[in-house]
Order: sequence, then C-alpha cells, then structure tokens
Amino acid sequence: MAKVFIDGEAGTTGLGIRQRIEALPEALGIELLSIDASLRKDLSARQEMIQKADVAILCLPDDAAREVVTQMSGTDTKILDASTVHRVAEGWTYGFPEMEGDQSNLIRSSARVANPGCYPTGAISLLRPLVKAGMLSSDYPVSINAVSGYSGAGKSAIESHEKEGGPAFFLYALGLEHKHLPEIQYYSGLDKSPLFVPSVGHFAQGMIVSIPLYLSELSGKVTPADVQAALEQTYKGSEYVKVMSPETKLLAETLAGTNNMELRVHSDSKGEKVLLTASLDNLGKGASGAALQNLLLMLGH
Ligand SMILES: NC(=O)C1=CN([C@@H]2O[C@H](COP(=O)(O)OP(=O)(O)OC[C@H]3O[C@@H](n4cnc5c(N)ncnc54)[C@H](OP(=O)(O)O)[C@@H]3O)[C@@H](O)[C@H]2O)C=CC1
Ligand SMILES: CC(=O)N[C@@H](CCC(=O)OP(=O)(O)O)C(=O)O
Repeated sequence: MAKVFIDGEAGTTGLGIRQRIEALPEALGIELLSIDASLRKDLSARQEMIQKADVAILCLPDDAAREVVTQMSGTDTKILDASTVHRVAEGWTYGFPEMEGDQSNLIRSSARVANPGCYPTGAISLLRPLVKAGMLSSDYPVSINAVSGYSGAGKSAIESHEKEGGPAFFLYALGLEHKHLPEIQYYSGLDKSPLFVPSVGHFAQGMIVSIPLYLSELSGKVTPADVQAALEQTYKGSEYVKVMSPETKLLAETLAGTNNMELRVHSDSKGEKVLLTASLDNLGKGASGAALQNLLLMLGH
C-alpha cells in the first residue's frame, strides 16, 4: 500500500483531494494517513505524519506550507504542494502534466511537485502553445480576464457566500499584482507580466479564463484557424484538456465536478481578432483534480 498524508485535509482543497482519493478503485492501493483533528496545526505531529507517508500533499496557507518545507530534512517522502509558494521555485516540478510532451514523466520522477494555480492552468494552456509556435511574441502585452466560483477563495469565503448570500459579482486583485502572475508569465514564456483581472461570481464552482488578441499584432499572417490548430496539436490525445468549437455563449459552471478543461478560439467574422477561452472547474482541474492526477503520477501510475 502507498501511504498518503494530506496536511490541511480539513480545508477546501484538502477535502476535495481526500474525496477524490476515496473514490479511487481499491486496486490502486492507496492508504490515507489522517492526523488527529486536535493536532492538525501541531508542526511536530504533522512532520511525523509526513515522515510516515510516501507522498505528502500540502493544502495549507502559503506561510504554513513554506514553514513545513523549510523544516523538512532527510526525508524520502515525496511532496506535492498545492500552495503558491513553490510554483516557480528551483528544484520543484510544475504539476501541469499536459503542458509539455515529457511533463508527465518529469512529475513521475520528481520528489517535489507544485500543483498549479487555477487561473494559471487556464492561461498557460492557451498562451504557451502560441508562444512556442512563434505566433505570439514573448513581448506581446497580454491581458487576461477571468471569473471564478467563490469556492476558489477558501473556507471563510464559502461560508460567507452560503450563509450571507453574496456578493453577486466583484472584481479583485485591482492592484494588478495577483499572486498567480509569476507562474503565468514564467510557464507561458512571456517577457512582460500580463494585465490580469480576476473576478468572483455568486456560484460555487466553475471558471472561465479569457484572453483577447489582435491577430494583426501576432507574428506572421495568423488566422483563427491557425490558432485553433496550434492548440489542437498541443493537446491531441489528452484525456482532460480538449480543444472545442467556439460558442456564442459560454457558461462558467458547465464543467463543475469534473477534471476537464475546454479551450476555445472565438473570432470576429473578418478574422481580425480572437478571444481565447479556457473553461474549467476551479476546484477540479484548477485544484484537487489536478492534484489527484499529480499524485497518481508521483506514485508511479
Ligand atoms: N490550484 C490549487 O492547487 C489550489 C490550491 N490552493 C491552495 O491550497 C491551500 C489551502 O487553500 P484552501 O483549501 O482554499 O484553504 P482553506 O482555508 O479552505 O483550508 C486551509 C486549511 O489549512 C489549515 N491550516 C491553516 N493554518 C495551518 C497551519 N499552520 N498548520 C496546519 N494547518 C493549517 C486550515 O485549518 P482550519 O480548518 O482551522 O481553518 C484549513 O483546514 C492554499 O495554499 C491555497 O493557495 C487553493 C485553491 C486551489
Ligand atoms: C476566487 C479566489 O479567490 N481564488 C484564489 C485563487 C485560488 C487558486 O487556485 O489559487 P491558489 O492555488 O494559488 O491558492 C485567489 O484569487 O487568490
């Protein structure tokens, strides 16, 4: 049996991972180690659990994740960190298996894997293939708009939406320095940090990430069909990432409860501009679903 410990198992992401592990067939042979609830914030008790595990998944606030990793020494336990702390850190593998041909193998052989942020999963999946194909110059001034279900903001936000009923919709991170920008810029291959405006709607789960582009500003004579083809080529055969036909209306909640992500290229009739969109469940492919994919790879499945 492979032993897995979820540090922060009572939180939104931790609980989502636990439920997904519990739903796996027994044949996968995963045993979940659980800490006594009264000790869940006791560093030495948590370290003991981490030592006993083959893989420890950190579902903690950033400072607590940083602390537990800093204090770690001489352990063979593999770490999958769901926090923001190690996503662009040296020695850590980015846990987005579909990002690159050999990314799954890198995750499989890594002892330290960082689970991607929800918005970056959508943004990188759209931008990176275009930069790699030479269509989107690395110095393009990229703008990203996104809307998330309120569950992305953790336990206390969920409580306030579910008990107090709102707010209906709001923009945030208006200082234009959202914590996801470093990973979006780095893994998309951009020179400039994008202009990123996230928002939250009064629905629990779901997300749309949208990126508008002027085709006249891309390199060469690029058509919407070329953009679509570059995405299709990148995600050909992928189980969870699908390139779809454009829609006239896109709903944020369609993929709630799944680990799927759908990418689309919308364009005007003259073919002068495109709107790239990624739809996903912020708690699925944007969090716990992706963590389960990474866990299975780290356990050699
Ligand atoms: N894409 C991804 O992989 C995603 C990752 N995250 C990351 O996951 C982490 C948790 O977020 P989320 O689940 O939304 O947050 P929650 O607030 O829902 O859960 C956090 C959990 O950590 C516990 N906790 C807090 N401080 C400590 C500590 N010092 N030691 C041990 N446990 C502690 C909390 O305990 P208590 O029950 O007492 O509050 C709670 O159970 C964050 O780092 C966030 O960035 C979040 C969303 C998506
Ligand atoms: C709606 C909402 O508040 N979302 C969170 C991000 C959730 C997520 O995926 O991010 P991490 O894994 O990086 O925490 C935010 O914007 O901070």
